[in-house]
Amino acid sequence: MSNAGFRIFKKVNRPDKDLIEQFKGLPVANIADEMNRFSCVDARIKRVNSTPLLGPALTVKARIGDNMMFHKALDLAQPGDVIVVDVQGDLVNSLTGEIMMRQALKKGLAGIVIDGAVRDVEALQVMDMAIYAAGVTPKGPFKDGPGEINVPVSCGGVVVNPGDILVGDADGIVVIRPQDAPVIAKKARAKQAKEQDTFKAIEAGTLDRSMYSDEVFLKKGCEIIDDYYK
Ligand SMILES: O=C([O-])CC(=O)C(=O)O
Ligand SMILES: [Mg+2]
Repeated sequence: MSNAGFRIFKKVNRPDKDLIEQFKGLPVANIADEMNRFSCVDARIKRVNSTPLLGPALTVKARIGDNMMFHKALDLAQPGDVIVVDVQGDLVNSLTGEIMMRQALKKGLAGIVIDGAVRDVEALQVMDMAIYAAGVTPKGPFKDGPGEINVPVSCGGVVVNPGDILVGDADGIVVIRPQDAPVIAKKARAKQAKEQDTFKAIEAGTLDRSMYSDEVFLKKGCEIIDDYYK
């Protein structure tokens, strides 16, 4: 363990499948709200296709422009894993493309998240495996290393530890520590149900808007003027 920057930890402490499944179908926004609006990968990282993302992280810290460690991670990954690649947001070289992603799909991985670029994007767009990236460029990667596998990484401004649960939809991705997951899943499920009630109240015209009454604004010191802006 003395070669920081060029080392591979082969083992990942993956959470139980039952725990991961508790997040299935939950909107990422509802989950993030129940994490006090933290822990979301930033908006630079967008989905390449519409396959939902759900699974435990296998992490890669890649050298900029180099995907040797990412290739090794493909071999270490197990079905259902999400490979998270930290390449510090670099968009000069793509770190993956159709050949690698076909291998990931064949292995039954749940998805790939790259804080960096991809290529062969038309093939990735129709793949039945979640892929998220910060950009697209045809300029390919080198394969020399160094880098690390299964250490904490940074992805879209969020720390991702090996084994953390990633949930992604059209809005983006949220990262959950497994020890926090049971409570968050329960709260997010309740939040989702509450939003359904809100939608019904909107349709019925019965939604309570009293928290936006003039009185509330006046109490905050807001000036309310019954005239045109001149
Ligand atoms: O050359 C690479 O390693 C990336 C790539 O385009 C592919 O996997 O198809
Ligand atoms: Mg390619």
